[in-house]
Amino acid sequence: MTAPVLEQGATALSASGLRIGYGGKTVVDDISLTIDKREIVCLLGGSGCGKSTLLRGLAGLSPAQSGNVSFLGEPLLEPHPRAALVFQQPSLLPWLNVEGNVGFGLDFARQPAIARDARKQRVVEAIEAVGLAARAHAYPAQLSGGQAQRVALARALARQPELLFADEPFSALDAITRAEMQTLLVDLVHRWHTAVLLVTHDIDEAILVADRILLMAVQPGQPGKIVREWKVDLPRPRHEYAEGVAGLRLDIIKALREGA
Ligand SMILES: Nc1ncnc2c1ncn2[C@@H]1O[C@H](COP(=O)(O)OP(=O)(O)OP(=O)(O)O)[C@@H](O)[C@H]1O
Repeated sequence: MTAPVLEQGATALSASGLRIGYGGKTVVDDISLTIDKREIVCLLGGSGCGKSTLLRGLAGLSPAQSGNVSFLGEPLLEPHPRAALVFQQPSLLPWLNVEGNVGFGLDFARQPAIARDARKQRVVEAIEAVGLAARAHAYPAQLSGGQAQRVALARALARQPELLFADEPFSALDAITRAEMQTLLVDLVHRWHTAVLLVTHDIDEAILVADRILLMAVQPGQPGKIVREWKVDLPRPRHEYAEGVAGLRLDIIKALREGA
């Protein structure tokens, strides 16, 4: 594994005065935030408040109407090779097996050049890390939904990203698989020294995974905004009935009801 670019505590991503929308319409506004290296930040909010729009803007997939995003100290205007994305749908290529899908993307022109042996090693390491070594030669049609999402996670991690953008990656999975994947995600990003921006509308997911929770809300006719923030200092591994979880859940529900 190559050494991470930043020291712990350094800022991986920052945004200030960000406004993003489609056509003439503004969907999110007045967004200023930072994500530290190795930090897991959850963007939590109800349906339609603009979470995915904000994630896309922060990842360089949607242009900002105003404001700016900085990644690894440089202005971000397009997707960065040291950032990776995972979505709700794993979007695997059906004609490639697990190894092929995990390696896919390492050879893109904008990716750092990588020697053949190192490439092979990264793919093998990432597949082992998500627990799929025995299925390395299986094709997507032969995988369960949870296994397919593990492949998508391995594909992202093989790029050794400084920051992983994850847009509701587990929301299509059953509750048991989702819980397994939440634990796996935290374990992997801690081992890979990767920061995460996780979009979710699941309060418990945010509490179980996050170092920090940013709550988004939208008022009728207004763009979505970040309205509250919680630093989550609960010990890990976390579970639903751990001390402090119920209190934080209630606090978040109250803030959601009040719109702030
Ligand atoms: N490509 C697009 N073109 C025009 N409007 C869009 C586009 N994508 C999203 N929107 C609008 O932006 C608003 C916010 O959508 P967005 O998907 O960002 O919200 P969200 O909080 O992620 O919702 P959900 O949790 O349901 O996925 C919605 O009103 C949506 O209709």
